[in-house]
Amino acid sequence: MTTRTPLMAGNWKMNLNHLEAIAHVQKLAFALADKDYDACEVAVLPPFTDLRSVQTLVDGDKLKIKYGAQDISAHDSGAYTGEISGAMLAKLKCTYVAIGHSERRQYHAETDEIVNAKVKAAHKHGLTPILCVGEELEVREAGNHVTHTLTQVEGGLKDVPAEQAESIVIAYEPVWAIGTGKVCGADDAQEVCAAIRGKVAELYSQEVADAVRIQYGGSVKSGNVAEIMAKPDIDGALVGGASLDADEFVKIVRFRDQ
Ligand SMILES: O=C(CO)COP(=O)(O)O
Repeated sequence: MTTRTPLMAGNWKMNLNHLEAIAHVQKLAFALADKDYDACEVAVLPPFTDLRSVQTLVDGDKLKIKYGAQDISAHDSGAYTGEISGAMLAKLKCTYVAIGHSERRQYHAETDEIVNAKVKAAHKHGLTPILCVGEELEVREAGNHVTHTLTQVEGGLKDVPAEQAESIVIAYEPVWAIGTGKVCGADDAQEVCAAIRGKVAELYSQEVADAVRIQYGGSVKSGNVAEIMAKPDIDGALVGGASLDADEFVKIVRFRDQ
């Protein structure tokens, strides 16, 4: 079986300006600088306006922290006011891009078709998508959370070839657990993450399913991360609020030390 390196990623959402971003990444780098702390891959997803500053810092100090964007345009270039292309993100040496976050689905009407086009745009420019999926509260209460989430996985990966799918990261983020303090129980999160891996195996192969990293996101904190990470199909966390506090995010990254 493939060994999957956990990916701990901080989704800053619309927080921290470029000056705050520099201070924050410096703090993370300092706190994670002990010799080869590579039990986890660590990434930050700052707002677009911070990316150049983060790139300069990471490049200049040869930091191991990776970074990426919170969204990408489905288009390559042209008359799309306000959009940021994959080529632009690649030029800033982004590794990751979050796609289909529930806040984009909810506030920007992103459908599975749009999400799928963005996944393809990311691949085209050598970026690794973090494909975000997850159900709203009503869907969970109706017991349809697995079906709902798998439909989003299938939609997001439509016509994505196996060699691209195996490097993808899928983040299971139940909408009702985001920013609410209501963490999804570790067993409940594992149920959906295992089903996602099963779906990837069905769409591609067991080999691809074993390679794909699946994160959990939704009110992850230093106090609950170890329990979540102990689950066999959970390969990391996508952290919102708690990633804005550098000390807390470092504790999350060092979940094994707790
Ligand atoms: O949406 C999230 C990460 O993408 C999770 O946010 P919180 O960690 O603030 O619940």
